[in-house]
Amino acid sequence: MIIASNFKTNHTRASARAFVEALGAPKCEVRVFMPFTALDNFETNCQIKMGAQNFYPVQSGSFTGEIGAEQLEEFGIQSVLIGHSERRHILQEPTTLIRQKFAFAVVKNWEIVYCIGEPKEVREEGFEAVKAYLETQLEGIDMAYERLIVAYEPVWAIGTGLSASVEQIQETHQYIKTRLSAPLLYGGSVNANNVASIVGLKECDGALIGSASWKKEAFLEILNHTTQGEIR
Ligand SMILES: O=C[C@H](O)COP(=O)(O)O
Repeated sequence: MIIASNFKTNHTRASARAFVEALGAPKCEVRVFMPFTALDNFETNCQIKMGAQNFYPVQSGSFTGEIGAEQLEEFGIQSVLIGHSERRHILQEPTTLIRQKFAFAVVKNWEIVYCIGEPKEVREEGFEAVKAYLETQLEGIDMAYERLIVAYEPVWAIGTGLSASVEQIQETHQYIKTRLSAPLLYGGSVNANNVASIVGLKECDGALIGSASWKKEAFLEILNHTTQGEIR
């Protein structure tokens, strides 16, 4: 079971440190994707890994405003988010760059949390359209990469307070599981009230959580509701 917090554009260096220190020894695997400015050499329980929300696929170089492998490696960062919908849709990150990032992270042997998910208009077209859309996001991706984790995050459920139903998550996860054997997370308005029913699904290996995870007390409550407690 993997429970991940994506801080997005939240937290300072001080509040991020307080958050990490509050985690203690969780019963499941935890990832914290924090802003670059809050990265540090944290001493944590081995089940807790710090991750990067983004990177530019170079070791170092002349890419003003970007962060490369050299900067992440200084903090021992080995888990990266790729393909998050906010980068695909708000930052207009092109598919070619997403694939380059993926290939680069594979060469670095980093853990990859690769995000896929359909927008509302595609969901409204029906499940065949959802499957076809997800296929386009899996194209060019090495689904056999051994350090791959996939996060299914329907765009319409992100930050809206309206999670996909367990039936929708189950149906979609069942389909994705026919395409890959990597651990599969769900993301999109997960909170302390719904996390147990979502991660309790047979096809769900954990959750990638945004807004409901930003306060340390709230994240600890989510971890408490994640009763399976097995460690992958
Ligand atoms: O990375 C996390 C997802 O974007 C979910 O965000 P959310 O929990 O605020 O809906």
